[in-house]
Amino acid sequence: MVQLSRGALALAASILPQFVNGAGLNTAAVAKGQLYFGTATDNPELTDTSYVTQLSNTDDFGQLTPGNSQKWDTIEPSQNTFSYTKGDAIANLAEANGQKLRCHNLVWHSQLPSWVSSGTWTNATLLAAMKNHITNVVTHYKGRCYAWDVVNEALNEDGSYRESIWYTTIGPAYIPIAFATAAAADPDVKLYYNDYNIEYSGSKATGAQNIVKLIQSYGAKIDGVGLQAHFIVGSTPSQSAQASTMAGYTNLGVEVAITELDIRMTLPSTDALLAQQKTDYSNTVAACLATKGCVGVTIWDWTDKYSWVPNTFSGQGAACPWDENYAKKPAYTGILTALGGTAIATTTTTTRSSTSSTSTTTSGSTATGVAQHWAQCGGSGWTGATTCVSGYTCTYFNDYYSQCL
Ligand SMILES: O[C@@H]1[C@@H](O)[C@H](O[C@@H]2CO[C@@H](O[C@@H]3CO[C@@H](O)[C@H](O)[C@H]3O)[C@H](O)[C@H]2O)OC[C@H]1O
Repeated sequence: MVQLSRGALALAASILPQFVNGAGLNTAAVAKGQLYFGTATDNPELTDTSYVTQLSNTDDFGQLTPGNSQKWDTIEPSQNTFSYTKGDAIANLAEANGQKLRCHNLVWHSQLPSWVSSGTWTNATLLAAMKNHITNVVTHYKGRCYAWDVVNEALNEDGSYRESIWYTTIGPAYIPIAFATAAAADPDVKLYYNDYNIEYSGSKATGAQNIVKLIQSYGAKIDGVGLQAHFIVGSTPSQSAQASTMAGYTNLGVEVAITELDIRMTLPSTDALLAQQKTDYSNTVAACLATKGCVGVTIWDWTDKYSWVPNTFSGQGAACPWDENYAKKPAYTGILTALGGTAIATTTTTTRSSTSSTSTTTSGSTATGVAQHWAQCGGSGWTGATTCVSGYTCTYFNDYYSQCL
């Protein structure tokens, strides 16, 4: 039998965590010093026992995010009436599994009940309603969330403020006030600004940096920036571009996290698209790993069966690391190897095309945003006003999303 010296054992111990044999995504991420690898989930899926078994597998998932059940329209559907049943179901599951909870979200322009979005407000009355909501919700979940996405998607593509009801009624101060209110209700929870298209440099990323500075200038607490990372296969920013953008935030003294990662494709999927998706997932996870202050990665559900993508982006899908039959795709191996884990056999099953929603297109002329990524057509909801850079068309998906394609 070979005897290892104490020095050799110490060397082996220092090397071993770099390469995690047989580990899942969360185990590998934690071995690399991250806090978690996690996934979003939603209440309707929790009746599927096979789904819940994998969702609860802490080798792969050390963190859950409720995809819908903590949004304003679910929690406060009428003024001052709070309903926590759905949010609690996911919080309880995470707790029972020993998984962290990212709480999502407090102030957003979308998924608002009509009493908010169509109410008649003054600065004072809307501020009071916003503070009441934040205080109630954050107090209810006090001590249970790792982080709250306090303000979601406050920016237009050019880095200016989105003309949401919050901005048009209260002005930019709604942002620091929201953060200060959340901090008062739970001083220990991490408070995040969360947005999309802030994963690569440009006006919108600069806008997100300015939001961090704005909150700090008010003397309010902000702990992190959430990079949603709803990407497209083959158009995902490079690892170095993502890492350098993340550093732009961490240099301001906040942490970052990838909060809603999925990488969609035009269906049907092919072996070539799945191979590119593997590379894109790998680069994104590697960027987080390479960034001091990037605490973890959350995918926006783990299986194509329950992904939001086909319902939102007509003709697109196959965005998750597991397919509709819960088989691991090449993307899974891409993530795992980026995290230092051992490659495993995966499926390359292609995904049927989706016809779940209709899309209409409109062309524009004055450009904002990055062509291959999302653009907001008309800001808060569709107005048909937006425009894309030459060669791209503004495509309407639904009242929440539109994109230059
Ligand atoms: O009919 C609605 C349905 O459209 C809604 O879909 C959800 C929309 O939000 C999705 O999450 C967001 C995706 O990207 C970022 O913009 C946000 O930060 C996320 O919150 C969610 O996954 C979809 O299920 O769900 C409710 C239905 O009534």
